[in-house]
Amino acid sequence: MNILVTGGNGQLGNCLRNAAKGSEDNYIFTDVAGDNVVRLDITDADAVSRMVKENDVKVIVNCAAYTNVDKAEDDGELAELLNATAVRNLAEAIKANDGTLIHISTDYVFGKEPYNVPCREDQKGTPTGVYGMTKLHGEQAIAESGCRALIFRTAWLYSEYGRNFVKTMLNLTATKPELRVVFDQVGTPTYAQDLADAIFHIINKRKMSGNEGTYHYSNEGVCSWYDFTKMIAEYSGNTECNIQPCHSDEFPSKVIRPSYSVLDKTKVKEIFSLRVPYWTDSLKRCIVNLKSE
Ligand SMILES: NC(=O)C1=CN([C@@H]2O[C@H](COP(=O)(O)OP(=O)(O)OC[C@H]3O[C@@H](n4cnc5c(N)ncnc54)[C@H](OP(=O)(O)O)[C@@H]3O)[C@@H](O)[C@H]2O)C=CC1
Ligand SMILES: Cc1cn([C@H]2C[C@H](O)[C@@H](COP(=O)(O)OP(=O)(O)O[C@H]3O[C@@H](C)C(=O)[C@@H](O)[C@H]3O)O2)c(=O)[nH]c1=O
Repeated sequence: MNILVTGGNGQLGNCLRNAAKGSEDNYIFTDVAGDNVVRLDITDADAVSRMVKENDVKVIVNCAAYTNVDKAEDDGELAELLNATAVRNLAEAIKANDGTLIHISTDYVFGKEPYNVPCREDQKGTPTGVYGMTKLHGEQAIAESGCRALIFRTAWLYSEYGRNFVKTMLNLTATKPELRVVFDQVGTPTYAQDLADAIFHIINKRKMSGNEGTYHYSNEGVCSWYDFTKMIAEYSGNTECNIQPCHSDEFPSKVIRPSYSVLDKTKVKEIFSLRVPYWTDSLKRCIVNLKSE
């Protein structure tokens, strides 16, 4: 089977490349630029449609997106183009070739209404910022297209690749005597390799058919960005930095982020028989890998 991966040079794209090593399927890794990928700009509807037809693609895994949450506040048009319009291109192209779209969305589709129980898949999206709103529009574009699709909402992704919170905090806790990190935004980190392994498992075992719909996938457990930072510092041995909790309004940012966006993973675990690692166990694995680079 031919499987097209978009955003192949991003965090999740790279982790999917690791997961798919040795697969009997033909994975085509694409991105808008960079080495080791076939060039594909997902905002170009004709190019997407040609790529799908000429390679008889039966599954698209869309790992491409506009992911700069702060910048999106001033760059709404481009965020909408990538996170919604381009998603429609992918949905229409895969529908025309009778395939399935696996799309990645975010916990930031939630948050305006303050919850204190983990968010379920059928809960109404109430984004607090432009990024979350454009990602919600992407989900809606898929529904409107009528293509076969599985949408995985995930949260707080980190990995050995690209820019992410773990790498930022490894650097800051090693170089700053003191750090203030918000403790009033609560969610769950996700090691991108765990999500990539889960997606690979679903494709490899051909579990897409009959299981179309929306799923939540993060690591297990709950923490604030402050707790996350404390564990990053502890596991990396950066014990000199004095890490203090602060409120969101003490950390300058244009965007209002969700105060609570923990995802309920009951559905994904039941349907696909997945075992989801606890967040600190995965964090330890990633830091070991980063330290051995
Ligand atoms: N990062 C996170 O914390 C979270 C991410 N998600 C979602 O998970 C998915 C994967 O995220 P992640 O791996 O972190 O994303 P990254 O930002 O690491 O990767 C996205 C990739 O998409 C590429 N891209 C940008 N524009 C285009 C385009 N026009 N055509 C094709 N590719 C393009 C980027 O290239 P370039 O770098 O050159 O722009 C980059 O390589 C996304 O859908 C994201 O919304 C969900 C929850 C949390
Ligand atoms: C660096 C730093 C950040 N923070 C805060 C800012 C913010 O509220 C929180 C997280 O910062 P970030 O900018 O890394 O987070 P952010 O880019 O908002 O991360 C989000 O990315 C998108 C793509 C998603 O889909 C989400 O699931 C989520 O992972 O930590 C501090 O309080 N102190 C600090 O020193």
